Amino acid sequence: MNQSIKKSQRIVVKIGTSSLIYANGSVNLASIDQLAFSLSALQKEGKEVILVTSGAIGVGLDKLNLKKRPTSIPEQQAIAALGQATLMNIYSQRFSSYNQETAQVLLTRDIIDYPVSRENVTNTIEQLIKMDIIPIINENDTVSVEEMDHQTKFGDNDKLSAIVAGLADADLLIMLSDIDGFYSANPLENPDAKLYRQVQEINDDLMERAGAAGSRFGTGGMASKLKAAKLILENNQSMILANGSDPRIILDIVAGEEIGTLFSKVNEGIDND
Ligand SMILES: Nc1ncnc2c1ncn2[C@@H]1O[C@H](COP(=O)(O)OP(=O)(O)O)[C@@H](O)[C@H]1O
Ligand SMILES: N[C@@H](CCC(=O)OP(=O)(O)O)C(=O)O
Repeated sequence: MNQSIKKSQRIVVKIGTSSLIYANGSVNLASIDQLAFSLSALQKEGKEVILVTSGAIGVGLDKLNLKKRPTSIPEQQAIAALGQATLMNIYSQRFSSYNQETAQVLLTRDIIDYPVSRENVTNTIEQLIKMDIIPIINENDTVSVEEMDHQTKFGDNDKLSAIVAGLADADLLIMLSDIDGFYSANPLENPDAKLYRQVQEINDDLMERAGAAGSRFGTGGMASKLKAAKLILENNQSMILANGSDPRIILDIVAGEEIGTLFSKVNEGIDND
């Protein structure tokens, strides 16, 4: 039982495209419903919840019946703009069925570079939390193209979620992916890979163990999750990387069950063997 995780009051949850879209390209409505149920339940319990979601492009592709991302940035942006509206519509409906209000917050990397922008975002998020509304955050893909430009690999949603956890001073970032946690090697290529239960420091050896994305929808792969974890550790915060195939896992994590990989400087006495 992880007592310090159990005490987390403010929780950021990041859900990746691979948990929101089936391998066949359709939107995974069951997953979105389970996510809405879990986050609404936590909010009703008195926790403060922020959701960072990917999936705008995935949902847009599904709407247009396209099987893969177009290569041009304007096409990707148009698909993200289409998909983001539909994604929010689905979230809004599912959360409403649990009597939970949500709000859309779209961010650009201005929040890193400009303190005034950062403060505006913080004020909005704090106010939404005070009003018992769950902020649902994504990158503003119309304005910022970095995350879709695979050359630079800057600004993906893993990093965004760590930045949001920092600016909201969250106690915990729960990062949901299509894998049970961080392994000694990519399990898709190495069946003998071992799951790390706790990581206290991100070093070069660990970075080398992080490979590319597993699904055709994911963008950052494990390396971008480790970079996000690095940011979290630098801020003395905690992150849990876990499998989002059933987002109700969030409730077990917050109940203190030892699930996935915990990134925390504090030695929680979790055995890696
Ligand atoms: N060392 C590793 N441990 C776990 N997964 C890894 C590792 N190296 C590469 N991966 C791959 O990273 C994938 C998760 O990243 P990604 O596809 O970008 O997910 P998401 O869409 O959730 O952001 C896993 O499915 C796995 O195939
Ligand atoms: N802003 C983009 C995020 C892109 C993406 O695929 O991210 P992720 O699934 O977290 O690797 C979107 O909503 O489609």
